[in-house]
Amino acid sequence: METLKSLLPDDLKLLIGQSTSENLDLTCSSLMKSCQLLPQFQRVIGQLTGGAALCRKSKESALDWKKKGNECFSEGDYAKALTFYSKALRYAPMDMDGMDDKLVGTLYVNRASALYKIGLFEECIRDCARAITIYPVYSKAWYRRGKANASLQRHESAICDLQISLFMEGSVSGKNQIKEDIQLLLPHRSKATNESDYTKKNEKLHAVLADTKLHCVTTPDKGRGMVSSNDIPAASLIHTEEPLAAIITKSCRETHCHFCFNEVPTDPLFCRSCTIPLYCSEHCLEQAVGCNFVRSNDFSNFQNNLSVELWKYATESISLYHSARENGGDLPEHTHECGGAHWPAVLPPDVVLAGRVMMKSIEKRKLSGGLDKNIETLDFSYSYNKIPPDHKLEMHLYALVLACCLRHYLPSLETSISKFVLLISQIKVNSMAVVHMKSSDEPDLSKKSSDLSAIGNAFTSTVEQVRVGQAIYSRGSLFNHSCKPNVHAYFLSRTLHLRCTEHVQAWYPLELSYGPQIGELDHQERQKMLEDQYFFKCRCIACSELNLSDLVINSFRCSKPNCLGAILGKAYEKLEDDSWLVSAASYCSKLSLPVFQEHKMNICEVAHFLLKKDTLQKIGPGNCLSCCSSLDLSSSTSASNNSLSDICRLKDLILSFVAKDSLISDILISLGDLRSVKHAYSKVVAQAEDDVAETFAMIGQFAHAKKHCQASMEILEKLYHTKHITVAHEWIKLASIDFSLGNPADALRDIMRAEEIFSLYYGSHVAKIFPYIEHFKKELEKIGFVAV
Ligand SMILES: C[S@@+](CC[C@H](N)C(=O)[O-])C[C@H]1O[C@@H](n2cnc3c(N)ncnc32)[C@H](O)[C@@H]1O
Repeated sequence: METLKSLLPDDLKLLIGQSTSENLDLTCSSLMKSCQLLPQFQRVIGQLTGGAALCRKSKESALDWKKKGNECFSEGDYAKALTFYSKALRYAPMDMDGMDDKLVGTLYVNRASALYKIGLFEECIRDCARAITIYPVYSKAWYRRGKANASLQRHESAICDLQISLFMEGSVSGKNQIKEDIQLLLPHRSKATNESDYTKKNEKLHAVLADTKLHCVTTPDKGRGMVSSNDIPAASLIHTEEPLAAIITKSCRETHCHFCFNEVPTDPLFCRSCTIPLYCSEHCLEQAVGCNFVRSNDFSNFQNNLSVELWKYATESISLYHSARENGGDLPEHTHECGGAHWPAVLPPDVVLAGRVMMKSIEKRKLSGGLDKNIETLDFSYSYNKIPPDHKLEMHLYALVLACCLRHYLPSLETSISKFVLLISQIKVNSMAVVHMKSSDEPDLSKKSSDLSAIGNAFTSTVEQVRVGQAIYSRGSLFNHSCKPNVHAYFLSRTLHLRCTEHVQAWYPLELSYGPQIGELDHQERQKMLEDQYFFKCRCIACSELNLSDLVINSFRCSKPNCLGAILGKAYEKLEDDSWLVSAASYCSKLSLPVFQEHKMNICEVAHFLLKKDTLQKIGPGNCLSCCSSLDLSSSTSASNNSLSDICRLKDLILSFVAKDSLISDILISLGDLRSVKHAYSKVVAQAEDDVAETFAMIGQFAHAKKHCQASMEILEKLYHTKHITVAHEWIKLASIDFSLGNPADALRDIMRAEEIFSLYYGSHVAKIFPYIEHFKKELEKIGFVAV
């Protein structure tokens, strides 16, 4: 893209940089004229639409991987064989008009055999069923499935599979082997229960939506926004939604399903036209790729050879897979991207999403019988005019590339390039990052403090946030941002869930956080982040007033003995507004600073006191908001930085070597140094306390760990609020420390506090998202401590 940009004439670049949403038609047609003359532009389009065939299937590669898989299988390296067979399946052409169904069927059966050897019987059964669906007369597929069913004690199914396999087997020795296997199973036949459950139904999570009447209203300063016409109790689920389009994050491409974003199992499925995306199930494959690969083959010839029951069983085996696909319902979102270079690898996510949204609109219009192929702009807000000039140029170029590529796929597409530009800008400000919670392995609490790695594990990472994708939601994108949100957004697979974290009165704005929040960043940092990423100046309730968290989060402490005043850093130099200083003073009084305690003044009096004393000029960066004494900001900043890096270094040393007493006393000295320059409620002190607590927990000094964990929690409760999710994570850490200290009653109280807070954010999904909590409670139950 940089090359293309550099080849454009400067006056055109200037024109595009200054464009507004009103004159896009002009800038787009000028760009088109320029680009059509550039061979480099034609090359990009060629690569994306198939000319270079970068991700095309290859029978030769498939056969190579199959050979490698076979070698590993015969050497007994089944795990490696499994990987190679998957690679072969990835490259194998699955063109149903060709002769490759036998190859694909064989690959599924080979992979099923490796899965069988590893003991993954369900996965083995799934692969056999795939082979049977593609190539129903394949004896080995029925045979392998029979063996896996037998291993799972599903004797009735196993016998049926083996009997069908017997009819299809050509060799005498093969037939004898199958007969022997059937004989062995017959005595177990009567015990068979719960048959033919090999097609697991998609697990539907019961997410009970609160009886909420959501409305989209016009707000005075944020465009449209969402409200409810009735009061909403805390923890209520108010909205769930499937995305209009979604795309997987680059780092998850090889590990997660490209449709639902869950981790792929050991038997992934692949796109039938290209070698890039992988899917976790037939359902996801169908949703993404859309075509049906079921073949009838000459299976019906066998009807006369099979008993009525067996024939019914065999046809049901296949029809179950038919219906799994037919019930998909949604429109395929990847099909148009196959053929050349993989679009998501070459184009930015916003652009790929724009293509998917566009194709979906076209498909929907076709299905509803619409004749007009010119797609209207979607109903999302956009901030095109506020976008920096360089971004506008990029958006133009990508819009042109996307339009040309889609026209290659759909020559009748008439949508103008300017609509593509607007769509990309809409996606930029309306799409959401899809984040999944990944739970680490459960720590074995039964080992108690003797197993420090387990406790350390509990302390550090019970859950980790993984950004798995980016998606756009029609209704979800109508929720505005607040730095103090009352709605929490989370995702199960790719389904958006919105839940109120507090009681919200009817018609009060329902707002979630787009990223920055009070307690995480100060007012200025939040404003900057939102302007850079979403091109708007935040006007949320939390940004319209100065609050305690914003004052102390990055502040220094007053050097005067006994003064608890906050001293703002250099970043605040720009703020010279009187009203800001008055509220700053008011917050100092909320901090119960000594000078105001003595005078017993209320907030207004504090402000007047400061004004009367003509101290306003002295209150600002570098001066204590309580007693006005000044501080050398440069030396305090470097002292704070030094202490922080010392704490980091010492923590690493203590954890990598045998913990030396001197190192432990050094880390405590550094923490003390940090506390002597930074305000007691500043974020870095909370982080440092947490680091020191973790260090002590890892070396088994749990009493010290507890003290520092509590110190960290005390600060976080001030910066956020007592029921914030960040505080819940601290309660989890405290629970594991209390457990290690031999205080199960305290541990139970801690874990219940954590659960209570998490429930506000995740409701009934807490157990699914934080399995650790259930596990912890069960461990406590075993020793007689039960949650009431
Ligand atoms: C995802 S949309 C939200 C719905 C939007 N208000 C609408 O009318 O479609 C994001 C846009 O809403 C506006 N917005 C959202 N939260 C805001 C806030 N806290 N302050 C100011 N504008 C906000 C900005 O224009 C932003 O680009």
